[in-house]
Amino acid sequence: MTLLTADRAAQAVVPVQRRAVEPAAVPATAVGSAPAPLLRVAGVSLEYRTPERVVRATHRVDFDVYEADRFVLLGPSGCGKSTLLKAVAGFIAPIEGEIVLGGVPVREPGPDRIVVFQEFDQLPPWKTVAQNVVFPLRASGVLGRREAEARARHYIDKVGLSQFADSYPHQLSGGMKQRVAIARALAMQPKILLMDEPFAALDALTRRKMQEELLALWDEVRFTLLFVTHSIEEALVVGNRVALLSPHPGRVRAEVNSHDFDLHSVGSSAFQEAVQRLHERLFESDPNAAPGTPAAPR
Ligand SMILES: Nc1ncnc2c1ncn2[C@@H]1O[C@H](COP(=O)(O)OP(=O)(O)OP(=O)(O)O)[C@@H](O)[C@H]1O
Repeated sequence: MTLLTADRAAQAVVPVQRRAVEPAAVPATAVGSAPAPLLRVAGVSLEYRTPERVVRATHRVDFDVYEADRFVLLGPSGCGKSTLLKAVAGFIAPIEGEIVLGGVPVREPGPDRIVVFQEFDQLPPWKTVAQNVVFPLRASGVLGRREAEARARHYIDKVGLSQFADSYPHQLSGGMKQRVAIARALAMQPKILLMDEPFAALDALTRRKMQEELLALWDEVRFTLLFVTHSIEEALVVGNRVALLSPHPGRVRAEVNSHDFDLHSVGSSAFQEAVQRLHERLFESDPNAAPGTPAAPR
């Protein structure tokens, strides 16, 4: 990958109001053509209702994800990133707007959307690595036993865990458990892989290695990824497109084209300049914010 120059990095941050006339974020498959988005999130507001109060998590969020995109939702804690991911997964229904995947409105969870979470305990501890990967393939009726085992072996190999196929989760490190979760998700061959801060609980070195491995996997498999993080650096490295969300309730402030960055870019001045710009863009005060809406990280 080539590096963005400082000028290009500067141009990459485009206010969302101008997106219609000046699209900045280039989808992985959209260069030179205009395919239909795989995932369309249009005017989506999400709320939590309890007997005491209503919490609006996101307000009229719009973004499109194209096939083979690595699309990142970036924003401060509490801006509604996880809630958006849950809505795409079908666990929460929008109170306005719609979410459409492959031309079909999302109304409930389905095997075409698999979520990888941050927590290391997402694997049933009584199943081996291989059984963990096979289980959803069998339970959802996607494949018969032999085919499921063969596909599980294939993806366990892809994440470098063939030697550990018969190990149990408690015998694995945090990074290895996340690899199993990724293998299990990819084995389902979902239309879109949803990742909610999957590396946030790992130490810095392991986190970096996992980012590298995820990009290598993407190079090989070309899956479509919707990835949530509050780390600007991680967003620029993992994503080819990044949506910046405002503080609570989340709205899309801008989209950024980040496809020229990877882990080798991290020390470069263009990368650091892009980080600085995103930081300013994320935390500048929002002219559209409701009175009293915080404009700084909590
Ligand atoms: N189950 C719930 N009931 C009520 N409010 C909730 C619930 N889950 C989240 N919220 C609220 O919705 C808003 C968005 O939360 P969400 O977890 O989506 O944010 P986030 O951007 O993912 O934050 P973080 O980066 O800290 O995980 C927050 O104000 C949060 O307090």
